[in-house]
Amino acid sequence: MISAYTGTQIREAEKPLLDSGMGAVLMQRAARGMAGAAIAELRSRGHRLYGSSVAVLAGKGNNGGDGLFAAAHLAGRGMRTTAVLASDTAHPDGLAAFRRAGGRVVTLTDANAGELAALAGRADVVIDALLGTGAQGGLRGASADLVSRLAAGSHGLVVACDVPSGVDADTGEAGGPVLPADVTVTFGGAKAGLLADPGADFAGRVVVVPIGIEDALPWPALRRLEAADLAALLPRPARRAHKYSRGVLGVVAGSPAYPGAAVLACRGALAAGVGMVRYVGPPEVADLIRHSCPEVVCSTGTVAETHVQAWLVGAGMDGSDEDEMQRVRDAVDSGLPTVADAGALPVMPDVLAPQVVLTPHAGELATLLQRLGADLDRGAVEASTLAAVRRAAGLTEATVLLKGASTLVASPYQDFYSQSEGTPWLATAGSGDVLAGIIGALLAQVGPDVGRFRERGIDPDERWAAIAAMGASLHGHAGAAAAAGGPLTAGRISDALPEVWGKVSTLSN
Ligand SMILES: NC(=O)C1=CN([C@@H]2O[C@H](COP(=O)(O)OP(=O)(O)OC[C@H]3O[C@@H](n4cnc5c(N)ncnc54)[C@H](OP(=O)(O)O)[C@@H]3O)[C@@H](O)[C@H]2O)[C@@H](O)CC1
Ligand SMILES: [K+]
Repeated sequence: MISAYTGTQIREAEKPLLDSGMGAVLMQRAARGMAGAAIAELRSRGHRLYGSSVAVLAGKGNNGGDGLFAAAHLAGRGMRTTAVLASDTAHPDGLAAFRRAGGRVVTLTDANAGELAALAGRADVVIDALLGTGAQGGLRGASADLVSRLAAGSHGLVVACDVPSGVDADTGEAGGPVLPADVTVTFGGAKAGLLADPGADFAGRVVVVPIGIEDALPWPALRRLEAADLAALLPRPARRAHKYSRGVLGVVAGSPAYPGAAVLACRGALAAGVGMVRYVGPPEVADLIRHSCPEVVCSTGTVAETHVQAWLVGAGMDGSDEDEMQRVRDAVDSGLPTVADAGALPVMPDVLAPQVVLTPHAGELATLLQRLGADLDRGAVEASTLAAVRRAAGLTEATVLLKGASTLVASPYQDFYSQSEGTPWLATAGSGDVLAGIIGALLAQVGPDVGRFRERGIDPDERWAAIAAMGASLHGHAGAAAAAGGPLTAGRISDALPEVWGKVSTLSN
């Protein structure tokens, strides 16, 4: 499990060490770690260190200090180094070390931003050390101008120091231009803003450098399940399991206009190991399901008559069939774990419960929040995904999963997960229906199994968020495997899932 923290949490963990005079030691650890990561990245790209060039963009705070010390290390390894100071002041010890190592220093002004952007663009490595956890808002003035020009032109490898400058370490919001990094080297613990969009768009690969504060870190602000967590959390049938003991998922989905969504949801659920899928809904949708997935038991009955452990509602529903909408409401009212997607979202009661997992995309989340009185449009959700999903979970008291390049999950008790195993090819019609199917299948199988989660450091009350994150992770792994670098259709996500499941569930912890 990857744990991520807010800048404030990291600073609080640093404070006792800073108070005891260890600040310079922490900075040296950070700088050495960053220099090492830059060297490893350069070598992996086939560059020789000696004679390669590095430009460090250094702000006036400790982030700039880290960058200057790291560049001094790189100068010591034979690299040609230039520091672009963003203001007249710079970290004094960092600047002194940089000068001693033979680095060249230039100072950014309003007049020379274009010239210095061109200079930095010619370097083999750019270290972005303008702003870190002490930033208030995004880049401004000449620094913003420099970064805009650099981002727009050609440039070498970009290594961000702690966070890409201008990305809020707590939220992932970007308050101005940001230089996209190839690698972000972050200190003491990953920052939550690196795992939430749009921050994750700019972070590239995230490398965590331990600096000695790790034991003082609090409960993380955000977590990411890794393959070993899936291995521990995924169900395995007992020797004497039968289809009912393995979990039955009820599906209320599809419509005459969108019957395929119900098929894809059922296929996702079947691929995710559920013992049985029961479909209740219109006969024309049931006919297609019977044809495409003969394993599914179809009926036109009511929710009360249908014995299941969890429900999936909403995929492919357009609100036109009142019987279907009643089934949606009844499923949610049943108190059973329920994943609610697409067409179910507009008819959800305002206040729900943690075992209800809502799975909106950004536009649907904006609509949901507007219905609950928040003044947010789709753009505002996309600009601030973590805040939006937090707000939605707080207002609805449900578990909320926001689909995206980084899929975020928030529990109503404010536990957060971010999963990003997928591929942009997953942005295809029907992909969300498969995800709902996978989550529904997991709810039916592991929802009641409190112990499984406790053993993995997950509060039993928070397990619904963890289950949604498991679903997002499996969906991402299966999508990446099925795409294999090329285009993908939604049905292939379910086809790839059993093999992906098999691989991750045999990993040792
Ligand atoms: N403490 C330690 O020993 C360790 C710290 N570490 C490192 O320190 C980093 C945090 O350092 P930090 O606290 O100095 O803040 P930082 O992010 O460099 O920038 C703040 C400065 O910039 C300014 N400023 C603010 N916003 C601005 C804006 N929008 N546009 C322009 N300027 C703006 C603001 O000045 P002000 O405006 O307040 O005068 C302030 O001076 C952290 O990310 C990690 O890299 C690690 O080495 C581990 C050991
Ligand atoms: K930075």
